[in-house]
Amino acid sequence: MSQGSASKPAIARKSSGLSGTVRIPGDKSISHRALILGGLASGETRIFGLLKGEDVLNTGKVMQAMGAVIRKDGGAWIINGTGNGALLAPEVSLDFGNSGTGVRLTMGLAGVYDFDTVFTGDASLSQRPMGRVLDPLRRMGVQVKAVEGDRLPVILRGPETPAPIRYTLSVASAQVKSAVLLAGLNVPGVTTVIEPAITRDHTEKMLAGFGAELSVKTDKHGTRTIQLQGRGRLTGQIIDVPGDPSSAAFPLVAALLVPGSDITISNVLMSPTRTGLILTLQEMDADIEILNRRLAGGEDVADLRVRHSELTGVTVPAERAPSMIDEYPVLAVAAAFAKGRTVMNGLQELRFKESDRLSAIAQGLKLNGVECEEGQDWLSVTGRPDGKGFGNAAGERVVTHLDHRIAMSFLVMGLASEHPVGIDDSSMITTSFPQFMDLMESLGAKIEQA
Ligand SMILES: O=C(O)C1=C[C@@H](OP(=O)(O)O)[C@@H](O)[C@H](O)C1
Ligand SMILES: C=C(OP(=O)(O)O)C(=O)O
Repeated sequence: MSQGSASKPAIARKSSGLSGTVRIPGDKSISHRALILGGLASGETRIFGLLKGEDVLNTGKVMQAMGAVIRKDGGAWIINGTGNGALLAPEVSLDFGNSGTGVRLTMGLAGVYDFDTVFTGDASLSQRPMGRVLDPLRRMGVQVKAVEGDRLPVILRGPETPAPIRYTLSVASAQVKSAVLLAGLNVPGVTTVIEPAITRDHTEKMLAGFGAELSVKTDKHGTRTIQLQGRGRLTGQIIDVPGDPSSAAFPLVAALLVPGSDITISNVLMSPTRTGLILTLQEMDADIEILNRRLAGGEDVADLRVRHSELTGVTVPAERAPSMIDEYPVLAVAAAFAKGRTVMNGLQELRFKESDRLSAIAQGLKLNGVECEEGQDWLSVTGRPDGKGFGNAAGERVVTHLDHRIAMSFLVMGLASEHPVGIDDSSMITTSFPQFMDLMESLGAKIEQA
């Protein structure tokens, strides 16, 4: 999102029985990595099913600015990469818009090169902490110029010979893990990342797929040690991007909440590092049938048949957070319609997303009549299955703070609430799920720009 684009308020109204089959657009995490690794590898990479969200398109532009040649051929994106170690110094500053993944992964990738790179982003991204990536880069010898508190804009310049590091993650973050590994591609010797608890593993899998020399060992406590041999050759690949489970979450929860619904969501990525929401909803008695489990592009995918369900509140353990980190806003909406209380633990990372999601969720729920309590790193929601009194009859709107997941979650809430639920802005939904409005409408959801 550019900072100056106009807001688009939107309203969702009580809907009846959602039905139909929808195909979810490509996974955002895998799409970023496909463009980054394809842009770096020698030879041609063909990507099918790439997400055309703004976050991902910005990553594509950035890779072009560093020498990758990218074109479209029908449904495929074809990339001719620079070859590992051969990125060009960008002549412009790199604008990542709203995307934490894009900026943090590219800081690792390009930051270790012996040239200046300038990283910028929109108002939301400029508030987010970058120290978590800048600290390991500093240890590799990278010079960092950043504003107070390691926020954007940031300028990086790598040393002539960066030093390999052994780095233990202090936050459970796939972005930090990936930044260090991508930096390691241009560092002589072995870069080691130690991950106390597994986060999404797309970078490791895809690096191996592109031919990097990489090993992953997991000990009996679940601690993972990832070792990457630097300065190896990467070779272009064919990549099939599966559907994004974090986007599937919205029609999925909508179908659970709207009485009479029965929908099928096809081609959803089912990596165990991403399915915490499905597991939690099943514990809440959600009727989610997992059909046609298959392998596509080296990942587990499936179709999900989802029917309206009477949900029951649960306690969600802190350890599950990495496997559903982006899904808490919509889980909180599901919890609002469950019988009893739902408690979500281990939510400290929600404060560092496109908005402080923990507080944005609590404020949005309260504005729409839901009883909830926000702790430092937990949220408790007391549900009311019939949605009576939910919504905002006075027309007050949820403040979305440039956060797509807050926007989509509260629109889902409106579909099952007695009164409409409005949001102040829906324009940033295009960062991750440009088809959201059309797809929801095709299922029978009443959502309008207003
Ligand atoms: O690596 C990735 O593709 C992502 C990692 C997660 O962030 P953190 O690494 O900050 O948890 C997630 O929230 C983000 O949407 C995508
Ligand atoms: C947190 C998210 O993305 P990012 O960190 O890439 O901005 C998200 O998509 O919910």
